Amino acid sequence: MSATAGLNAAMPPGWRDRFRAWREGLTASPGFRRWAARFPLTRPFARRRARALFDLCAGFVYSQVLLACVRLRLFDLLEQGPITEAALASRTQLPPEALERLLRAAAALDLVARREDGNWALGPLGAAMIGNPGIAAMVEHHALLYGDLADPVALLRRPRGGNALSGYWAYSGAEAPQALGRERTQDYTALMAASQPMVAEEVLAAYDFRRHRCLLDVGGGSGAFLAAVAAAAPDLRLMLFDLPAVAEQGRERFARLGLASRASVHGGDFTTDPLPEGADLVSLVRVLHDHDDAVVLSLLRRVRAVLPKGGRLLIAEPMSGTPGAEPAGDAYFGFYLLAMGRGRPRRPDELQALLASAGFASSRLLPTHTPLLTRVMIAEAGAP
Ligand SMILES: C[S@@+](CC[C@H](N)C(=O)[O-])C[C@H]1O[C@@H](n2cnc3c(N)ncnc32)[C@H](O)[C@@H]1O
Repeated sequence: MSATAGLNAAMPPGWRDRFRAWREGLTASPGFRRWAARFPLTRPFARRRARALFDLCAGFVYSQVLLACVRLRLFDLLEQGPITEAALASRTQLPPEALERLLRAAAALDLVARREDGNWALGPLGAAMIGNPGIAAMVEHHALLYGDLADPVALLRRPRGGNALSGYWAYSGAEAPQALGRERTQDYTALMAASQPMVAEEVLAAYDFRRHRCLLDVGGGSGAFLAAVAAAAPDLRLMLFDLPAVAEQGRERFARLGLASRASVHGGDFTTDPLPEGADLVSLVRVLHDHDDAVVLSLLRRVRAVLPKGGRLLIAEPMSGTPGAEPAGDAYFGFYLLAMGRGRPRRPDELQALLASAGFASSRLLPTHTPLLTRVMIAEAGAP
């Protein structure tokens, strides 16, 4: 916690706003900024603020440097071990000067690192992408969002939908999502399956699924989450519900993994079709934030209706207002879902209010290792 954040927390509520107004008033004054940048005690704060503002202005360039690295498979090349610049130039087919420029940019962003012998190696952030194809897949599909955000004011002004990202997430705004063919659902389903291991790892560390008999994963994609839970809870029966074209891919995954005898697969539209009964735990993983409140409330009511007494609902998704990850919720997901055309990131208390309206008896957050990636909430169905 920074010194000013600590001071903020210790103040009575009315004073907090007055203090902030006084502080931002000072910061807005060019004379004060010049003084603060020179005065030894305020210099570190002034520098940090200047850097934060610069990063905000330049963030889109950093993202495109990362995209270039991903498209050129730079991290895969460096994973084999340190490599000379000449070898990298031949593997990436970039002119040497352009490669040098990219490598220097990527090094400044901690994605790669130049070793003392002059060879290039993975940097700390590039190394974190290894073995995690979901991140590279996310970076690639951001090209659509990048296009949609080119004129952010126009995006805010025009009616929702009709963007590149809404076309990618074909169910968003579709009149009859259950009629979508595989050609419209397979790209997002592959992206979700590629990024699911990071989410499943967080959820499995937060909750013990072995206490349940049967898990129904609603909006469960091609079953990647259920497959991960199946490995951790060998006696658990599995039920998958998703749009027919997506659920079909789940059926194929379960057959491939030898899980067919433990799993049943149900294709349908969760806004209109009944959910299958029989599970004592239902999960909604990265589902609710894709939908507006009315759809979420009706879906939660349907889930509540199929749960027995003592049954539970597990919600896993990134949430708004996550301490230490505030920009991920309201800035990233807020604008991502705006471009997608439906949904919004919700604070835990907003989800809890919807759960209470849907008839759930109680709900609570479980701690996760990386709340930026996902938070986990458990709701108790209570008596039917
Ligand atoms: C963001 S994806 C999450 C997939 C999976 N739970 C995961 O975390 O990897 C949302 C899922 O909800 C499904 N979905 C969206 N609208 C639906 C609807 N009306 N009925 C059934 N499934 C739906 C999509 O097909 C997709 O698989």
